[in-house]
Amino acid sequence: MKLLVKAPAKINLALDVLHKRSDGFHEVEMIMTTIDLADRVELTLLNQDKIHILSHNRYVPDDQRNLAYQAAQLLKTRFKVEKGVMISIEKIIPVAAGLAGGSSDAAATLRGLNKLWDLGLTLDELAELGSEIGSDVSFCVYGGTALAKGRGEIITELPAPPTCWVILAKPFIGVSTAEVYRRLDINGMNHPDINEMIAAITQQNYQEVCSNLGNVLEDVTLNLHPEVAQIKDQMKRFGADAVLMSGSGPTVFGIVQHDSRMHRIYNGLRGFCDQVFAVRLLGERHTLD
Ligand SMILES: C[C@@](CO)(OP(=O)(O)O)[C@H](O)COP(=O)(O)OP(=O)(O)OC[C@H]1O[C@@H](n2ccc(N)nc2=O)[C@H](O)[C@@H]1O
Ligand SMILES: Nc1ncnc2c1ncn2[C@@H]1O[C@H](COP(=O)(O)OP(=O)(O)O)[C@@H](O)[C@H]1O
Repeated sequence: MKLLVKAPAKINLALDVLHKRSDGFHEVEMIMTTIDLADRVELTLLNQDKIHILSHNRYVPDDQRNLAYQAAQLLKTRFKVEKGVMISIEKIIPVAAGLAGGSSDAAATLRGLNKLWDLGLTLDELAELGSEIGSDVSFCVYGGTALAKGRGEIITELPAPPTCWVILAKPFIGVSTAEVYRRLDINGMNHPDINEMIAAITQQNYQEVCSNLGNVLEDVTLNLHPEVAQIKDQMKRFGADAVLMSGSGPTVFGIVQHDSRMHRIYNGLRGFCDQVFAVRLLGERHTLD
């Protein structure tokens, strides 16, 4: 038996950090939304009690360090599953890019194995398990659009933002999330207004979504990698309505509503960046079918 599960990337429309916690993590408030750029996770049922992983990508570990492997291992031990699985990941989402590719592969594995191993868990239960793997995994279990609090694992569903194109541009560098949080100056931040962003989304006000994009991690990564600022400037020059770095970066996204502008930005940035994509937002949450 085989199952193909889509694992979409996320962008952070707003990312605020409130303070550093005693456990070393940061208390965050983020507005996250999934986009139509996805890895494909293929799960094949094995009768031996084993987890095999194939990643076909030299930047993605093909052993127990892979977050999808960790998701399978977690379900296996927690629910004493005696069956096994072969996990094959077709990697489309850029790695270490601020797009939660690894977290989404883990979340897709949780959703898929719930079915393949017949575990009967709810999305809420899968999301809670996901938080043991990484801070972004709970959001990725649900997908759609949400407010994420705590260290990222407390999820409140939001409506889909107004329809738009998202152009993603990743420079030729990868960024360590831990290092970006470590370098954050808690007292020197320009906080985005999370409530204004929630209101803009709820009222389907595209202009206000554009005005309220904000990410406190952006300055940290911009200081480390000036090419991220250059990409932001270019996107604006080619006509993006608003531009922001996603998560800890280094991927920059720009949003537009008109097809012609999307083409202009996409064509303008290709060749200048490592990878460029033009995609739609994914409005809907995942369901357990
Ligand atoms: C910044 C964000 C924004 O969505 O995403 P990415 O840029 O990684 O995609 C997330 O907060 C990242 O989530 P995720 O990548 O799952 O983080 P984890 O694996 O749990 O943690 C990696 C490291 O980041 C730091 N970390 C993470 C989350 C958090 N709320 N506070 C932190 O300080 C910790 O140092 C931790 O060791
Ligand atoms: N399935 C996976 N896909 C991508 N990276 C993975 C995966 N499993 C583990 N990793 C590790 O996690 C790191 C960050 O991965 P990723 O999720 O792509 O970035 P980000 O945290 O910036 O969103 C990678 O450098 C890689 O070593």
